[in-house]
Amino acid sequence: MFQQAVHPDDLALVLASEQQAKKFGTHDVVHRIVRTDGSVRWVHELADYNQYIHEDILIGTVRDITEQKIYEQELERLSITDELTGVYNRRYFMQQLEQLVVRFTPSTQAVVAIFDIDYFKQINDNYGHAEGDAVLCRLAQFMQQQLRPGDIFARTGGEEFGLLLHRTNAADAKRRLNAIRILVNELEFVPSTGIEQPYRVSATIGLTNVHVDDDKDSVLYRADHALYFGKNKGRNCVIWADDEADADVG
Ligand SMILES: Nc1nc2c(ncn2[C@@H]2O[C@H](COP(=O)(O)OP(=O)(O)OP(=O)(O)O)[C@@H](O)[C@H]2O)c(=O)[nH]1
Repeated sequence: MFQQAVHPDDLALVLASEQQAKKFGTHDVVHRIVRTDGSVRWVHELADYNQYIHEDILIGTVRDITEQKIYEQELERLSITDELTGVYNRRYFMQQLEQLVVRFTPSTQAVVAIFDIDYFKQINDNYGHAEGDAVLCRLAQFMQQQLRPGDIFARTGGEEFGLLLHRTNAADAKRRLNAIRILVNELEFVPSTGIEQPYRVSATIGLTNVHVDDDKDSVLYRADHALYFGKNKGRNCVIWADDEADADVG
């Protein structure tokens, strides 16, 4: 494969494979190429070094695997997406949380929050399950729009969502989440039946910062505990959990 055609982000990978092949014989690499018309394709290069006159050259095949790659990427996307709302699912959230706690250092700042819609059962009971689904979708999209690049937002349960806020401290996260809570509470929902009056929803949010000695269960335990505290306090609030006190109200 001519190096000029290799996608710039994959060039190091291709060159490393060629170096390996000089030692071990086989050049076996999957990477992108950029065609002269600017389109990007995925290829699988499989080749061996052979002596040709006084030079070692690679002889083998270059197979276009773009369709297979698109299919794989779609499968990967589906495996980390919540089917109903289109935001990330619990599986992805837990993967990201695991990475966060494993790589956490004293200089890292991160906050984990659980956002839970209040009295959601009543929406299903009053207006039907389809209406409940519509509320989940709208709220998920709304929450997604409120986040900063790098924040992770996922549906982690029925009417529960998880947030990972990177590079943020407790005070900042609490301020931001409280502002979001107020915005959520201002949204107006018009029942799909068209008969009943518009209604509003509220949410309770429990949050905690991540500590060096945390694992994902300990972080979730604190956030969950703060959420529980908020539900007991009357809901529609942001509760910060810390090590010393059970919780403090925001
Ligand atoms: N429409 C819809 N409802 C769901 C879905 N997943 C879970 N639920 C419903 O969400 C409701 C959750 O009820 P509860 O756990 O009592 O929570 P809640 O009514 O929000 O009460 P609090 O959390 O205590 O404020 C249950 O009625 C579930 O059936 C879903 O995907 N779609």
